[in-house]
Amino acid sequence: MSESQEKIRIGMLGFGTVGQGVWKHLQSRGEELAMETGSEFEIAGIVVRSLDRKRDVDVPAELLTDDPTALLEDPSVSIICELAGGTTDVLKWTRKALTAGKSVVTANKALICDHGEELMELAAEHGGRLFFEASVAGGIPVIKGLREGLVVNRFDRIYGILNGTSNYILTRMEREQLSFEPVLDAARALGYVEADESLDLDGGDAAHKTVILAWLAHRKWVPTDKMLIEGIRKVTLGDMHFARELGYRIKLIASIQRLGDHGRLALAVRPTLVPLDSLMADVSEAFNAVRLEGDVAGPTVLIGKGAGQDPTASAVIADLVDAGRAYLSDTHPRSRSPRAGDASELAEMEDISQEYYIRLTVADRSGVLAEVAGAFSKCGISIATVIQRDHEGDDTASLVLATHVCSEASLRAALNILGGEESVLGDFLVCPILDPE
Ligand SMILES: NC(=O)C1=CN([C@@H]2O[C@H](COP(=O)(O)OP(=O)(O)OC[C@H]3O[C@@H](n4cnc5c(N)ncnc54)[C@H](O)[C@@H]3O)[C@@H](O)[C@H]2O)C=CC1
Ligand SMILES: N[C@@H](CC=O)C(=O)O
Ligand code: NA
Repeated sequence: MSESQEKIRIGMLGFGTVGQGVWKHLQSRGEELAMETGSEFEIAGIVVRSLDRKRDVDVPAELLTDDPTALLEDPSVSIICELAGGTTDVLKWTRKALTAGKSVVTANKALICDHGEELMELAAEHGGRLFFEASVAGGIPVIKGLREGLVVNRFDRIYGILNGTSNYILTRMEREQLSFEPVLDAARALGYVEADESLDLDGGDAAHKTVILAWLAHRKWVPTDKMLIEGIRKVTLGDMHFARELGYRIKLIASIQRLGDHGRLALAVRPTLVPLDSLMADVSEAFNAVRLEGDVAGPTVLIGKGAGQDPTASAVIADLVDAGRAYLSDTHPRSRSPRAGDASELAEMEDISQEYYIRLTVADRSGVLAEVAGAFSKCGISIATVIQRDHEGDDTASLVLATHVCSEASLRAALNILGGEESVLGDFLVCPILDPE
């Protein structure tokens, strides 16, 4: 690399788990990355909330600032690397950077899900680029895979495990018979959990990622309020045992499928029973997996670490290299026109048909099973398996039903009837059952 070669200057916004990971690997692999990119990276400044906080990595104090404006307005900074999270300040900063013609690299799925359309237009208008590989499935290059390696394909179905925190919690609860809270604490300590942890636990984070994948595969921005979204909070150790008894494991599965003859799109995030002998069942801890069912390539499954400092930094740095190459050569593809065959219609969630697992808590007395079976039969749902387990110490029991294929609409109708029955107590869990691969 010649001494006179122009350096590529990066402004970093946010310096937490991922930001420090990016810094660490940019320092340790600087020379190799310069060879790959065509020039050296130089960090122009790092925006932090607190200038004096003790950090795990050593950074020259003069690089730290609490004012993003100077970096965003510095014409020598060509790439902004946004790793602060949230969508308030960060939206303003990203708009400003793109309007100034800079490229932005971000790991922020909420930002891309909620504002990707506008930000991509801004980038196209002003000549910058927007890169977001780390926003979906952490270190797995799924965005590059969809955009490049699988570009010729159309996808009838994409599904997978997209939230590392949930998968970590479900794995350790089942493997070690632990309760939810201590495992959540461990996930926090490992840097997996969002600043707003309800995003991880209630399915919102996986939903953001699902929307981004749906846009990449179908060029359609699906509002999250048109999705079915449920997180892992209601899954108990009891459900894990029942699932195993039926030959399944419970995973938080995000899915994008085309329904019916018109290929209308349905997006969902739900705790799901996956067959014990499937690849998904073996994806453990903070690993993610995405199965992309392409019509040309056939099914492709990508598995890798979906959360944590290093895997996420790996994806961010891959984007920095792409952004750097684009800056130096100005030949990187900018934006893409919609794919042929795009599904422009969204499906009604009630139209989804599949098998379901339902766990109810019921009064432990005669006739209850007949009442429950009656509600399902009234709604045209046929039951494949029933398990009843009495609870020790009180007059209640768990009643688990696995259905044959039925529509979400008929399932909801049956649950509605059951909701009005005195013998059905408290909360219940409903999980789709995934077909064998
Ligand atoms: N931690 C992970 O495994 C992954 C995180 N991400 C995404 O990466 C982004 C960063 O995540 P983490 O590093 O885990 O979060 P973090 O909470 O560890 O770090 C964010 C840092 O940004 C700083 N920050 C936030 N707002 C700021 C502001 N207005 N001014 C100055 N500093 C500000 C915070 O003080 C914090 O130090 C988020 O969008 C997250 O969703 C994506 C993939 C994986
Ligand atoms: N909180 C997220 C981090 C990566 O996106 C997760 O747990 O997957
Ligand atoms: Na990724």
